[in-house]
Amino acid sequence: MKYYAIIVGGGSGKRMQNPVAKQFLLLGNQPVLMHTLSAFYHSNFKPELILVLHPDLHQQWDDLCTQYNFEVPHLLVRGGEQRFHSVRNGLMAIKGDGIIAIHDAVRPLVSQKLITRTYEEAEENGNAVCCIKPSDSVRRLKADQSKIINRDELVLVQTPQTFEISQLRKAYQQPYRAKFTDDASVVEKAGFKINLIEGERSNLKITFPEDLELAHFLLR
Ligand SMILES: Nc1ccn([C@@H]2O[C@H](COP(=O)(O)OP(=O)(O)OP(=O)(O)O)[C@@H](O)[C@H]2O)c(=O)n1
Ligand SMILES: C[C@](O)(CO)[C@H](O)COP(=O)(O)O
Repeated sequence: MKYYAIIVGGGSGKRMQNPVAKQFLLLGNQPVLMHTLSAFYHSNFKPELILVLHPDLHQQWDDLCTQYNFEVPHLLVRGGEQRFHSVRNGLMAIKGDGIIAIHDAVRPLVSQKLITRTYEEAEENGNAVCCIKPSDSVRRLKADQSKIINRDELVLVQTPQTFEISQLRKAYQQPYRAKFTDDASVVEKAGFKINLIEGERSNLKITFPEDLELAHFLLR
């Protein structure tokens, strides 16, 4: 079996409000994205790595790789308008069959254990999507009111989201919809059942400035 990982870093990181792309910000001794790529590179499954970045960032990435002597092999692909288009561009770079993990560039703290489990589960069940239970109470907003929701019926979805390539190829032939905020939503719409597995609270997505501070703390 052949294994792949598409690391999506094609976003612009508006919520981070930093002139430096958030995937390039320093976390410990190297940029966030180098932690993410290294995590997959060191996995037992030895996936082939495809990195998706906005074309405006390709030169800066090459420069960073030189500056940090970063030698993890990867294929660099152009990002698209939405995350959906970035994943689709990454997918188009893969020709054969196998299992693909799709992972946000800005989730650098993903553990080896979780990466292993998503590949194993996807190989057994067709796909594996990580999630955690909410620990806060949750309310639905409607006009000027809000109503409590039963949080036992909710999960918070993370990446990696890992699939047999055939599922992903079929799913990503669909036209883009605004509600396709992750890969599970695209694959589900194509008619496949989503297999949830337990994610990790430390597998945070660096979205706001506070997330990077927390990641620094968790890295120690
Ligand atoms: N056109 C896009 C948009 C997002 N992503 C990637 O999808 C992941 C999750 O997205 P998010 O955290 O929202 O990143 P941004 O879109 O960069 O952030 P923001 O929404 O704050 O602009 C990130 O690794 C991001 O780079 C991508 O590959 N291509
Ligand atoms: C893919 C994702 O990280 C799963 O939680 C999430 O949907 C990305 O959302 P964003 O709005 O692009 O950050």
